Amino acid sequence: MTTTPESSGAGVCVIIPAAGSGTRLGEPVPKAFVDVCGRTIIERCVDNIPDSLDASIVVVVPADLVDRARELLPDVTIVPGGAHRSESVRAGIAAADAADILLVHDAARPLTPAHVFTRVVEAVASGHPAVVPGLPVADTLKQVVVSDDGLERVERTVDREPLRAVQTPQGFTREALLRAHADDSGLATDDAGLAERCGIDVHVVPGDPLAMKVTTPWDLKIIRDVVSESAEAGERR
Ligand SMILES: Nc1ccn([C@@H]2O[C@H](COP(=O)(O)OP(=O)(O)OP(=O)(O)O)[C@@H](O)[C@H]2O)c(=O)n1
Ligand SMILES: C[C@](O)(CO)[C@H](O)COP(=O)(O)O
Repeated sequence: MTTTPESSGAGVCVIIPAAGSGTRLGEPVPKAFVDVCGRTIIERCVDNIPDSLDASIVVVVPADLVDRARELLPDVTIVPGGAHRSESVRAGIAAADAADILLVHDAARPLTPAHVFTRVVEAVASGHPAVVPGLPVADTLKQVVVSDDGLERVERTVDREPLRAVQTPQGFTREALLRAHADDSGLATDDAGLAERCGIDVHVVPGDPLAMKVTTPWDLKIIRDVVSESAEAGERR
């Protein structure tokens, strides 16, 4: 774990869904167990949770990798996940302690800087029930439909100004995350999406490019380059 001067004062538990298979990455092992310059993605992800949060940590992994994960991460709680991300998060919630603030963080964002964690925790601790890190969108966005000839046809250009690409960790009061996941069949691409459906206000704090998600081989190359360049410069990532 890394050290920062900030501390929220509230009990924090970080739940890390890491039970995906990494189909789009196409590596021979599930994504969280892929090596990045000598350490697995899940080890790097746990290492980058700031010590100052004094957080308990629950990592959710594929059922057949529970023993391997316990070898890699002897100090954290490891539980088996489900078929969808939201189900894995619910397995993590069931194993979490009684912390006041719950963060849900993708294993697939292993280089997330400490300041993103502390921003999210501070915003929840200051009274917001659900907080996500997000970045403005850089590309021009087009809404498309598939036309008769099989090509995508642009219907309109979407105003990108109010849009945010959201990252993790996503932070919640305990009550808000339990409410968001109260429906055992609820599925969404992120936890804030489930909270929104319950009418819970979700706020956005600035994210960071280093919190990028490893989804494709290109993302893995970028992460490996960042880690090896940081090592050459004597920085820790
Ligand atoms: N059943 C699942 C699916 C996903 N995840 C986790 O949710 C995060 C975000 O998912 P994603 O990046 O899409 O990972 P995968 O589902 O593994 O990727 P893919 O869709 O390419 O298979 C990852 O840390 C992943 O391990 C999970 O815990 N359980
Ligand atoms: C939770 C998330 O990382 C926020 O950007 C993202 O929604 C995960 O999506 P995926 O389709 O499961 O990769």
